[in-house]
Amino acid sequence: MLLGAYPRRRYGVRAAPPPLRRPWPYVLSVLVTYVCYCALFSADATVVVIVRRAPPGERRLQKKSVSCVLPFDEKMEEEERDPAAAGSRSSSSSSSAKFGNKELPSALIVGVKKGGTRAVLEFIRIHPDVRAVGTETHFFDRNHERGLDWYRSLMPRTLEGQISMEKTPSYFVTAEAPRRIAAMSRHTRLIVVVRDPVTRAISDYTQTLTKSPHLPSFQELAFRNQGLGSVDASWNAIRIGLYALHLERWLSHFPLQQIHFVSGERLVSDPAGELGRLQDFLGLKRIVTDKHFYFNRTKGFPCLKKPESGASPRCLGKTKGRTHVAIDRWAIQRLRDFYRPHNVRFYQMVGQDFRWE
Ligand SMILES: Nc1ncnc2c1ncn2[C@@H]1O[C@H](COP(=O)(O)OS(=O)(=O)O)[C@@H](OP(=O)(O)O)[C@H]1O
Repeated sequence: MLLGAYPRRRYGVRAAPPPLRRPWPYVLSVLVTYVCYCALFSADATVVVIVRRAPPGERRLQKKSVSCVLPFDEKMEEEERDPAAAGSRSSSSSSSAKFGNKELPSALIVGVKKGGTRAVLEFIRIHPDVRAVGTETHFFDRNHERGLDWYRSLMPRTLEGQISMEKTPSYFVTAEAPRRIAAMSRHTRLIVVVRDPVTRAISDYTQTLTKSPHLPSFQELAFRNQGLGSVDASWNAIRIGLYALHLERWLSHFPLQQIHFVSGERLVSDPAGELGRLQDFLGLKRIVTDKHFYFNRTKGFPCLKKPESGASPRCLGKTKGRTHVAIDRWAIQRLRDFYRPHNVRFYQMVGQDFRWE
């Protein structure tokens, strides 16, 4: 008998349903449906299925963990620079998502380092039509010789209409990356998260300092002649901020309309606005909106609200939004003067003023 098709009493009054003797098959089927939903549509959830097997008189709880990829934790940030871990993570996601195919990414977050690339990836991947690799694959810089099949194997499975993405911020400054990406597909949509190059350089230095505490001072590295001379644009932390210079290379392989620029500053002050524009660029329905964000005062950054699944609210880990090392005012002013003409050139190239002053 079908559930709910219980007999009617005389006078057409519906009788109360008989108590289910064995409710567990139904409970299980609901849970299995939920797990499948998670595997298909959410790369972000870990579902704990609690199955009660109930031989008479015995109550036993069985815990099964179905991982659909954990994105926002510290572990993931450690893995950011570990392509081997990238493989293991995405395969764990694909083993739970048995549906769809692994496709080469149709959109890439190519930069810039310390611009806010992790926030963009984590925010856009809550869109049901976006599936993302949580880790930095470094395919178009360090791992290119592994071939496109290897790269494809890292991708999550996607269904018709879904897009797959990855982010590796070093692509933006890698000379070969534009040509290699265009060779994969010249239709690839490119996303560049840009941030005031002076703040970006200090953020970059702050990160390096946490790994190498005996590093020379920022001033010593940023200026020649032991911190007294001209700006040293050969230092990576400075060079990355020469956005116009790097963009030129991309523009010889991709039209400007295929490159979307996210403002790292607005990403913090108005994440929903930036995500709205990004969804438009990707041809997605605007599903990620201000409903998804709240400003976490302790963190000092926007975080994702508690999802309906009941998981906790999610902020990026502690390596994102660090307190920067203090830099002398004169050094900052000299860097501002140095970057000004490069910034103006960049604004002209992209047709947007990011107001870095
Ligand atoms: N919502 C939210 N939460 C936390 N942090 C946020 C957020 N939005 C943007 N940012 C800024 O992102 C900066 C780190 O940039 P990336 O993720 O591109 O860094 S990395 O290149 O992947 O290491 C990070 O830089 P620092 O503040 O210097 O740590 C943040 O300023």
